[in-house]
Amino acid sequence: MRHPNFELTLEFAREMDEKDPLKGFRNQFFLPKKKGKEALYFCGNSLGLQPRTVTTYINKDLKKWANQGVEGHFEGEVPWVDARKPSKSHLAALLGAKTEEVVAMNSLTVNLHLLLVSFYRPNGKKYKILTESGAFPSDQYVLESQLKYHGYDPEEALLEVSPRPGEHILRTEDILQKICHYKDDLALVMMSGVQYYTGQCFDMKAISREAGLHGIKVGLDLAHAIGNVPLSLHDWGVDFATWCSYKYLNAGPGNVSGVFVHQKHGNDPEIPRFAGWWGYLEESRFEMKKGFLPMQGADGWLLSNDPVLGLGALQASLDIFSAAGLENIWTKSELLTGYLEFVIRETIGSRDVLQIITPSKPKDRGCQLSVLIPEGGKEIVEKWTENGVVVDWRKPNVVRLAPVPLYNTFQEVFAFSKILQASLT
Ligand SMILES: Cc1ncc(COP(=O)(O)O)c(C=O)c1O
Ligand SMILES: Nc1c(O)cccc1C(=O)C[C@H](N)C(=O)O
Repeated sequence: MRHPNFELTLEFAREMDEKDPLKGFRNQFFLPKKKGKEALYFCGNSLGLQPRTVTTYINKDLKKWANQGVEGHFEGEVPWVDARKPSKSHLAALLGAKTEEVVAMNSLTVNLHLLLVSFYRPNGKKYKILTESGAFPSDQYVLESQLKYHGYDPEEALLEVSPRPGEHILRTEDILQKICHYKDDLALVMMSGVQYYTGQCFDMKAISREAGLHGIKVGLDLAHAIGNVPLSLHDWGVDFATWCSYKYLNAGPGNVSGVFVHQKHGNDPEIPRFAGWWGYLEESRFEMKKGFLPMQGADGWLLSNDPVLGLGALQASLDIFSAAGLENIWTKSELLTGYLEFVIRETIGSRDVLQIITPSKPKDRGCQLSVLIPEGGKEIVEKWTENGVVVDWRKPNVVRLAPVPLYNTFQEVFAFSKILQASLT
């Protein structure tokens, strides 16, 4: 699609939907209703919608379980011992990784801890961790507890990069400067890919490069980035990453996370790790021998056997991503989010009521826009909710809206403009 001059009219929104190469994909999802009407669901940043095919994918394994019992582990089109394997190439494409660098497993916070066991290796004076201020609480607790576990005081050992006074987003130059300034103290830089509160997409390439120059490990929490923005983890030299599958990956509440371990580490059996039988060399896993020998690549970090039913739901969604094509998704995302930004700005006009804090440049964001609501302004958002808009509120004062390219439309964004307009009068 050509980048158009946006117009705040229904005709324009209709035309954009008509030209949208992804227009057929909306019907592949269940669309939630509010008060009997299709909701304006702008909350894929928190929980992605359910692909209609999920039950078919899960039912295959439920049937197999019913008919074959334990033999399902080794029989059938995809024996359960291999259940994670079909997702690998899809996840690798989304992450810009090699297939052996990724594996679906566990949940996000658990994976963060496991990866820090391997990659947070304080050494003498180099023991500090740098992160963004206001990181998602689970990440803060992980870093805090890991530091304490190693005998450090988080107050002293956990450094944060903050926005400049009066600003909301981080400047890349400030992140790089801080890494360089503390190069002799830092063991790890641990950041989000896309920040959950502001929607800012960090310059992961520049951060990895700067940290790499000083021998500092880099880890990423990609909860809000995977399936939302293009990623090139391998080429950027990111050491490790983890994500969740229930936001833009539409795999369902609490479903399986995954890890990326860069090839430069994946084949090093000496890297310390908390091991389990599923990470053991699969050819001889069932010989039940003493002495852990890891599989090559990210699979060597597996602990437990694969969550088959959850992986079925994940695969249903990954197949939709493949059919849609990542380039189409990124192109539409930029247009649709740009349209939402335009619609909000046009509707607000010169009124000093709401402020979009997410960066305006497409390269600095995905499809989430975070809108700062002034004190007492929560009523505005309540009016949206009463009128069928699904968004989420994050304390202290931000509402997040995410028009997701796979299932949201330009006409929905236009419909939101009417609700926004009414909420401001
Ligand atoms: C950025 C980020 N990190 C971590 C988490 C925690 O994920 P989980 O509960 O799956 O461990 C979430 C979401 O809940 C998140 O958005
Ligand atoms: N998993 C959630 C839940 O059970 C209740 C409320 C929120 C969540 C979330 O996943 C939140 C999400 N990570 C966020 O960015 O806010």
